[in-house]
Amino acid sequence: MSGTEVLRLESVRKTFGDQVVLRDVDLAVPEHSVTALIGASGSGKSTLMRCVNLLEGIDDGAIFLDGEEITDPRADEDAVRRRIGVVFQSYNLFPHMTVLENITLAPRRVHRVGRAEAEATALELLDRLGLAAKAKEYPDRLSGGQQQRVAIVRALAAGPRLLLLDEITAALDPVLVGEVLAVVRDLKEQGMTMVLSTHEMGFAREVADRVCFLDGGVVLEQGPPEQVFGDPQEERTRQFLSRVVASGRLQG
Ligand SMILES: Nc1ncnc2c1ncn2[C@@H]1O[C@H](COP(=O)(O)OP(=O)(O)OP(=O)(O)O)[C@@H](O)[C@H]1O
Repeated sequence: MSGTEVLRLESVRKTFGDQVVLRDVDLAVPEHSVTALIGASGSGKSTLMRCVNLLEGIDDGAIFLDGEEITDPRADEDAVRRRIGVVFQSYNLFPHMTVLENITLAPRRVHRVGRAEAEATALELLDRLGLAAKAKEYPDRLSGGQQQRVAIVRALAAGPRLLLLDEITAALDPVLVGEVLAVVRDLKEQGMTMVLSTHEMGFAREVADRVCFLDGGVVLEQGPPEQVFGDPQEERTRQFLSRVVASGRLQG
């Protein structure tokens, strides 16, 4: 891991009406690292990622990408979004477009990349993720795992600096989860900087360099996985992890 920091959150506060959803959140994400956000449903994991991608505005604090404040009202939102790839639980592929058209849509329409270049990039990424043969298929001909991998390719197509993965295996059959997780492992090996949220603790433990436990919008505990999972310092973390063990999701 190098010393360069890709993402930094400083005292981020986010409210929806009267509800404080993120409270004084500080987070630093070094280049080439993987940060896993864990925590109960409603603890604020998705909201944190939506704030980073500027899908939600924050009420207080600041978010920096490569040292530049992206929550500054003068920041160029389109340029910021191009540097941040996002994959959600639902793949959101357009059913009337082929895999290749889905992937090249944003590069061509939003980022004004020429068709040949956009397609060449998409095909190279599809090949890397073992999906080259699917380029001309429509999404409904693909399994859920394959569709999610296409969504990952789409997020990579603009050459992002940071990848946000919001519960990307949650909608998948357990047998398909493995192929998506394998892609994340490969991306990690290639040095992609990632922030992911997951309920699969086994996966977080395996892939993350840093685990961040959110509790009611507060980062209650963060550290290397062996520490957070093996020797949690906070009672609330221990309680959460024992509930996860009881539900059988610790092994991922
Ligand atoms: N657009 C919104 N308007 C109002 N409240 C919202 C909105 N989005 C999220 N919330 C609330 O913010 C809180 C945090 O939600 P969030 O989706 O970030 O949690 P999460 O940790 O990602 O949960 P899960 O693990 O179920 O995905 C919840 O109480 C949720 O109801």
